[in-house]
Amino acid sequence: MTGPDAPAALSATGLGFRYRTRGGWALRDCEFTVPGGRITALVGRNGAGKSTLLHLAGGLLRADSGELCVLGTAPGTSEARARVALLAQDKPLYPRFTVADTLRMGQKLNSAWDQAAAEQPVREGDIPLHARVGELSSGQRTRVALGLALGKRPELLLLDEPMADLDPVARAGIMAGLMAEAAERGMSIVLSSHVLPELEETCDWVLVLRDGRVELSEDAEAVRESHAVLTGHADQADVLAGQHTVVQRRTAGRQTTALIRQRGPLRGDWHVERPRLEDILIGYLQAGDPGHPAPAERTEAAA
Ligand SMILES: Nc1ncnc2c1ncn2[C@@H]1O[C@H](COP(=O)(O)OP(=O)(O)OP(=O)(O)O)[C@@H](O)[C@H]1O
Repeated sequence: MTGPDAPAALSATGLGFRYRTRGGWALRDCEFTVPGGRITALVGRNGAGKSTLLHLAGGLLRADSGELCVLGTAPGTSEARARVALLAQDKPLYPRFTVADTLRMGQKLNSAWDQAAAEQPVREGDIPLHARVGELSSGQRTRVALGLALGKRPELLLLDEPMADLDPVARAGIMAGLMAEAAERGMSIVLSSHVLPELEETCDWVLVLRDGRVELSEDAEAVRESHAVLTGHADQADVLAGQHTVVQRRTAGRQTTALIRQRGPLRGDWHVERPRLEDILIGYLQAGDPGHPAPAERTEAAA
């Protein structure tokens, strides 16, 4: 189901998770809603909690606090497993199986199996169905794992850095296929990736994690429209924080450059540029980094 009444693809309230083997929280106090039918960029620095969130959504882990819903239901239930597919970073596949065996296994495990959808990424990669999985390259295995995920005809597809081992032509082809599938069937996609330029063109929702907390969960266009890069005399920079959210600020000599989330009319003599989504996301990722200190006057972490 798509449209305003469609359940959220993902929604979290007070969501927290910690791995038993270590003390700290991998996710903490996460509150967000990702509407259905969106292609979401899940972004964050290494260790921010992206894989953990996707594993929780895929039902491989259970929340320690709060709640996470996928398509309006609890992750890991039989209903959720039928409607949600997760392509994990490590792509667990049986190396001794052939590609055909692997897809047959998918068919046995899923009542609503679509063999043509499963074979599509495999055929597009010219991978013989009789090839053994253990003899495939890493990028070819990604195609098989993607085939397994798509054969389920999922309503929500969770992709954990799926493109990392694909060549640029394959990446572009697979992304185009996924976007067509999403547009045609209203499938929701949550895609974690560090390749920000690719996300710019494909995603219409952004979910940014930092240190296990949600920094931003918002429509990509709204994020683009509400942010600005200002360049001007450093004297006038101090007042910015009182008027707007300063995501990042750098001063070199007498000149200040600031990425802000604009909260109203802009006062002062500033050169204003509308940044690309990629630059805004980099600003959020760098804020708080020792090499790119967050401005002392930054008043809010997120909208
Ligand atoms: N199996 C595990 N056991 C213990 N701690 C873990 C485990 N997996 C992840 N963590 C920890 O949980 C935190 C979040 O890790 P996670 O893998 O979710 O981050 P990520 O955003 O996906 O990172 P990356 O971009 O490097 O893939 C990190 O501090 C990490 O060290």
